[in-house]
Amino acid sequence: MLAVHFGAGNIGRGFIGSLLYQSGYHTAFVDVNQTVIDAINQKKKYKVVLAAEEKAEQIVENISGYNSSTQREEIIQQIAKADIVTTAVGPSILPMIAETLAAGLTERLKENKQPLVVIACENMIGGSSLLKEKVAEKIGSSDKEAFLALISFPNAAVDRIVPNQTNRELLTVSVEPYFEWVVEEKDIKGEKPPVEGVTYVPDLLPFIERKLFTVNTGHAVCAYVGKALGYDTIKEAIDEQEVASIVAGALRESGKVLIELYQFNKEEHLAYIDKIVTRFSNPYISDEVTRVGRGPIRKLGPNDRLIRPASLYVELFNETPRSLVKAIAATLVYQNEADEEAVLLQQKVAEQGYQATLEEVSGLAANHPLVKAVLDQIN
Ligand SMILES: NC(=O)C1=CN([C@@H]2O[C@H](COP(=O)(O)OP(=O)(O)OC[C@H]3O[C@@H](n4cnc5c(N)ncnc54)[C@H](O)[C@@H]3O)[C@@H](O)[C@H]2O)C=CC1
Ligand SMILES: O=P(O)(O)OC[C@H]1O[C@](O)(CO)[C@@H](O)[C@@H]1O
Repeated sequence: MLAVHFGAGNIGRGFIGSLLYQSGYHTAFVDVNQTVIDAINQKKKYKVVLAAEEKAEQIVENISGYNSSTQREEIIQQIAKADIVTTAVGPSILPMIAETLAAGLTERLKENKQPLVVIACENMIGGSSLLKEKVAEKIGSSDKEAFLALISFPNAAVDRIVPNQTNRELLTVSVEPYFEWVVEEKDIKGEKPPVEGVTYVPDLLPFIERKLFTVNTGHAVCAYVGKALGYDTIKEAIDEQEVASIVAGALRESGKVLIELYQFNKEEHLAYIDKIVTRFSNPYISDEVTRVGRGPIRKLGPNDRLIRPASLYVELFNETPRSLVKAIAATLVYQNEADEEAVLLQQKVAEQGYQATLEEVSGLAANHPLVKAVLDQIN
């Protein structure tokens, strides 16, 4: 079986690649990083190390690498015969891989009438749907019918903390032991891909929102509040009482929203929160607040981990969520010269002030109670 996977980075190698190998796939990694592609083709294997006391290791083999900028034709041929396509490139990159993916699918549809599943494994709601929309724009009208009949793009939620890597061996990835990969089954055409470790569910929304508004909300709160208080890593930040209590408060708030929306069992959800917070303080992982806080404009988006739970809280309970407000304020003042979005955010703040910037990036109306609450917090 052949898997084509876009994005041979942390989650690509450390999570998706690992499960694909375990399930018997050959994985053709596609990336723009030539050094990583060369290493994949030279070594033909890499190590995944579990960040836990016993440091168990898995060797991932049966891999090859292609450069998405220079090897378009080869990638098209791989897609034409693939049994699954996956991505872990980041939400903003999905539109950029759509052209090559569309060309590969067009080539495939000439001869290959087997259904194909394409799964975007990104931290966002509707990642595969977005990819489908971008790919569909590039499929010619004569192929549209076959494209719609044979190629499915089920949405997915992926959860495993894979920090930036500092190993001597370039391809080695250190990952937390915990993982969850949930895929929505309802629109899959043909067989569900036999990937070990994937949980298929009829409706993804409760799973992705539970994950995004717990793991990613908690992580983001820890990163931005931690940075504001001078901490460099997530562990240092969560070990500090002030940060821990804002994270706990924010997760109680997003939890209240999730319980109300999806009727989750309260005790089970509180246990889920505790488990997530324990993952943040894994002593075998050093995860920088700047990695977890990367892309603050995206993270202040209307459907992302801070604004959506906060605005739902206002909508459902007619109250402002105090801890989420603190975290949004910390995000709005977040500075990191090495992060393009952080630089752009502060440029906007300098040019138009906090209120207009918050309204622009979050989509909140000027009279939304969150806007005033965040500005009061900053002041
Ligand atoms: N690291 C983590 O713990 C988790 C990350 N995710 C999600 O996975 C996605 C990837 O995140 P990471 O692996 O952490 O980032 P990363 O930066 O380590 O990996 C992204 C990879 O995509 C490659 N890339 C960029 N442009 C490309 C293009 N045009 N074609 C092909 N490859 C391209 C980069 O060179 C890089 O190797 C993101 O959406 C993230 O939210 C989800 C769950 C966990
Ligand atoms: O990958 P993003 O969306 O930039 O956000 C970083 C977050 O994603 C993860 O990398 C994985 O869920 C978390 O470690 C962190 O909360």
